Amino acid sequence: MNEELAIQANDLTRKFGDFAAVDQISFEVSQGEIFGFLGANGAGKTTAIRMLIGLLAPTSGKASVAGFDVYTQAEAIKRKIGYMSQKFSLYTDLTVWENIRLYGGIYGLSEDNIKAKAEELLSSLQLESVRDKRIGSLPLGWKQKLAFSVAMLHEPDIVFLDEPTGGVDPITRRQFWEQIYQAAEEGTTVFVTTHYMDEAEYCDRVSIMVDGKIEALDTPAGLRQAYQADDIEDVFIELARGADRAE
Ligand SMILES: Nc1ncnc2c1ncn2[C@@H]1O[C@H](COP(=O)(O)OP(=O)(O)OP(=O)(O)O)[C@@H](O)[C@H]1O
Repeated sequence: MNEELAIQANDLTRKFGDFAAVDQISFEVSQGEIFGFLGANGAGKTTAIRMLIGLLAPTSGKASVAGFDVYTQAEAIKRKIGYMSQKFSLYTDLTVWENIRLYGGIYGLSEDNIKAKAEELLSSLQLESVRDKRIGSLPLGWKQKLAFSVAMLHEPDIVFLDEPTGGVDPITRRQFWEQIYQAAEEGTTVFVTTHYMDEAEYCDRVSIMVDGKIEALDTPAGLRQAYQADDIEDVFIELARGADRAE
C-alpha cells in the first residue's frame, strides 16, 4: 500500500443482485488532491462513495482510504474522513451554534476545542450574526457552506462531498469552491461529485463514470485534449451519450 495515496481502489465492485452499480473501478487519489468524481444520474457515484467511507461492503475488488482497508478497517476510516451528503445534513430545527456543538461532540472534540473551532468557523464564514438562528431559516448557500465546515470540524484527512452545491447560484458556488481550495491547500484531500461542469474545471483531476465504470480519468486539460473538446461539458456529453442508465 502506498502511504502517499489518500485513496486507492482496484477493481472495486458493488452488485445489487445481478446488477453491477459499480463495476470494477480502479483509481488513485493523492494526498491534498481535489478529485472530481463525475457521472450522469445513476452512474454509480454515491454507491462508490458509500463503499469508500465504510458504509457499504464491496462485492469484490480492493480499496484503501487514508491507508485503511475498506473491508476490515471501516471504523478507522470513519475517524479520518469528513462527509457531506447530497441531502442537506444539518439539523434544521437546531441553531447554527447547536449544530456545531452537536457535531463537534459526535466527532469526539473537547468542549474547549468545539468552542474555539466554532468561533473560528463563524468568523471565517461571517455567520456570527446568525449563530442563534435556526438552520432552517437560513438561505441554502449558507447552509451548504456551514455543512462543509462542520464536515471539516475534526480536521479529517479526506473529505467526501456528494453534490455539495446542488441548487445554489453561481456566486455562492464560487464561494463554496474557495472553501474547498483552502481545505486542499491545508492538506485535506477533497473527493467531490458534481453535476456542474464548470466545477469540474476547478478539480486537479476528474474521473467520469458511465454505467458503473470509469470511462475517463485525467486532468481537465488532459481530458479536453484527449476528446478534442472545448470544455469538460463536451467531454461529459460525448461519454454519457453511450450510457444505458439514465434517469
Ligand atoms: N440499495 C440499492 N439497491 C438496488 N439498486 C441500487 C441501490 N443503490 C443504488 N442502486 C442502483 O445503482 C445505480 C447507481 O446508483 P447511485 O446512487 O450510486 O448513482 P449516482 O451516480 O450516485 O446517481 P445520482 O447522481 O442520481 O445520485 C442506480 O441504477 C441505482 O438505482
